[in-house]
Amino acid sequence: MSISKQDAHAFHFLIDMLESVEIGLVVLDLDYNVQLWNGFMENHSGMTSTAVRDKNLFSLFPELPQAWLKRKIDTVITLNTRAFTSWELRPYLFRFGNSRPITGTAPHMYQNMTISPLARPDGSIKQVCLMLYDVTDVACSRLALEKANSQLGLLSRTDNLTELLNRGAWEGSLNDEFKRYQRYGHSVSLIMLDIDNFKIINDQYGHPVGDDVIRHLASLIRASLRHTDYPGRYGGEEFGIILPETDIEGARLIAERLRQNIAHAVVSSNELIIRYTVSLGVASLTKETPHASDWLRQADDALYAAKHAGKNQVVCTPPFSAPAVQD
Ligand SMILES: Nc1nc2c(ncn2[C@@H]2O[C@H](COP(=O)(O)OP(=O)(O)OP(=O)(O)O)[C@@H](O)[C@H]2O)c(=O)[nH]1
Repeated sequence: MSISKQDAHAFHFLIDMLESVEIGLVVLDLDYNVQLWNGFMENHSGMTSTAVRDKNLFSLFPELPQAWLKRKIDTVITLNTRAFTSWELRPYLFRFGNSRPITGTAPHMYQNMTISPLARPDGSIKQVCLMLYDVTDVACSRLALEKANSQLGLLSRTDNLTELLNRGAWEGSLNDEFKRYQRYGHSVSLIMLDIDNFKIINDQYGHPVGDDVIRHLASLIRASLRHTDYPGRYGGEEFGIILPETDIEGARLIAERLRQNIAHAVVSSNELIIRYTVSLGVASLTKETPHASDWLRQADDALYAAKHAGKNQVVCTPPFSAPAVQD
């Protein structure tokens, strides 16, 4: 069979394109030996096509996911159909460096891959072609978007001043815990606390110092709790703490310990040393509480009872008759 000059030209173009196309092309035989390795693969792997020709792909790249890739290739051959894998499932097949100028900070090239069966004129499949697409730009923008969305989600749930849950997010947790109690009946308690005479602190020292006191209280609350508890800033100088798996006695102990820690703490702000106290109301959830808002009201009522009784103290509902703790 003779090849015309025209055919020879077309063939030359094809080879040229194969070498310069921005897609990785690898042809493997049925024993996974490399039959073709284009310019893209040479550039990114640092291995020339002569060096890899007829060599087993898995000997050349022992880090490849051998069992997975063999299974994929074998399915392509058996079913005579294409297979596709996305960077979202497997970020890359070959660990190539990232050469993109804009997304140059990505640790590696993200790749999509298609495996195609290569049929002979008689229809038999004796080779497959792996086509690797560099999708680093797409992957990086998607990952950046997901990160920004999750940061936005977090921000929308966080109180600016204290970095605790904001009121909306905290009330969401309160409703969730209420529903959990209705379903499983495990003990759960709520503490509402409020800084005593905070208006005086603000008026005497100014708003920024008041803010420092609020921040101080938030970090003290955070440090005193288990990470399964939910502290939140309910309003100005009022905070709420949901304590899952905690009965009224446990909650009273936690509230009392918090009260004492706060009463003994000092805040240094603007070259001032400030002491402050808090009043706390504690309410444990009972079967008689019809709604999460009633639970909140009970804790709030207890808080105001503590304020009424002289501040810097804990009041529980239902009342818990433990001996008063001395400072
Ligand atoms: N610095 C600062 N002050 C706040 C903030 N939110 C609310 N406040 C102030 O907190 C004060 C609350 O005053 P009151 O409700 O009278 O309460 P209180 O002075 O603590 O009195 P008791 O609760 O009865 O002990 C007001 O002066 C508010 O302006 C805030 O984010 N930062």
